[in-house]
Amino acid sequence: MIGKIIKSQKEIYYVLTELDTFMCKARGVFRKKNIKPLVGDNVEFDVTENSKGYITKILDRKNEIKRPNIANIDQILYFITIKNPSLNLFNIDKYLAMCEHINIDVVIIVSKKDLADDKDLEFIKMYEKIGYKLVFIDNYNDFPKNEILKILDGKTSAVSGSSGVGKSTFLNNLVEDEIEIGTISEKSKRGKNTTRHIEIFNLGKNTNIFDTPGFDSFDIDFIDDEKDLKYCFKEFDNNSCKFNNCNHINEPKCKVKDDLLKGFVEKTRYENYLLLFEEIKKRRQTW
Ligand SMILES: Nc1nc2c(ncn2[C@@H]2O[C@H](COP(=O)(O)OP(=O)(O)OP(=O)(O)O)[C@@H](O)[C@H]2O)c(=O)[nH]1
Ligand SMILES: [Zn+2]
Repeated sequence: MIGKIIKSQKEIYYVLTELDTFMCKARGVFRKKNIKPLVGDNVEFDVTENSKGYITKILDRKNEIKRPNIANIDQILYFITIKNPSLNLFNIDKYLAMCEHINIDVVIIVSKKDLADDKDLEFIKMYEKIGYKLVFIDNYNDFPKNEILKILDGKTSAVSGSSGVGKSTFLNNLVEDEIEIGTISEKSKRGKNTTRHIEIFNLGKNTNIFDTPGFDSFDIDFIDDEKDLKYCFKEFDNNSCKFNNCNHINEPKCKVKDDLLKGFVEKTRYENYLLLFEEIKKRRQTW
């Protein structure tokens, strides 16, 4: 049979088919080859008894994300907040760059809009100008369910973003299943996230949404060479500088720096580009 892994817990993989969800183990051959089935994988499996089975083959992956380790994503719903937790533009630009690098579409969900000033909400719209889709939500009083369902339709999406940005509350608004919701203060006391495992919710034929653990920041181990970073900033015009290998830092007659002066490239974006560039370079040099 063929199905999709929608959840994994302690070496048990929950495989969803049109008939049922099967609890499967992976054949030892995967361990020998050092391959681990991932949530999101489409797999072939043999049924052994009632709703149980063994995974025999992992079908080709469209893509794979390392942290959280999931496969076959069409788009990421990336949650950010202006307040509680407060906005961190560096983390946002780093995350967006990663998504560009591995070629996954991102929809930015601006969560807890009820806590934000109009000025800040206006500022964050710069990401719309860059070309990202932005959806503003208030999980309790203004949840644009139809707009969200339209965005999710027919795709496998992953929810991501720092701890406490409202991902579980959002998923609760979308699916009937109970998802544990914690408060930020409780969580920081315990020093870990409430979302403990990775799971997919099926919202209808071919429409799936992952729930992934929150994280605050992560290392850029996905871009090996800082010279590739410029292609991960959507708004950079990489073809109009004097030097065609221009990194837009100290080179003369640079179109990107020109655009920065003209306000076509946002100052914070350019500054974060420089910081990331240095971070990747340092990493590469210390290897
Ligand atoms: N004011 C406001 N509070 C919200 C909103 N959405 C969620 N919250 C609150 O924010 C806190 C964190 O929400 P969660 O949904 O648990 O956040 P999370 O992103 O799933 O957190 P992790 O599981 O740690 O990744 C809870 O106390 C929620 O009640 C919102 O739109 N507005
Ligand atoms: Zn340049």
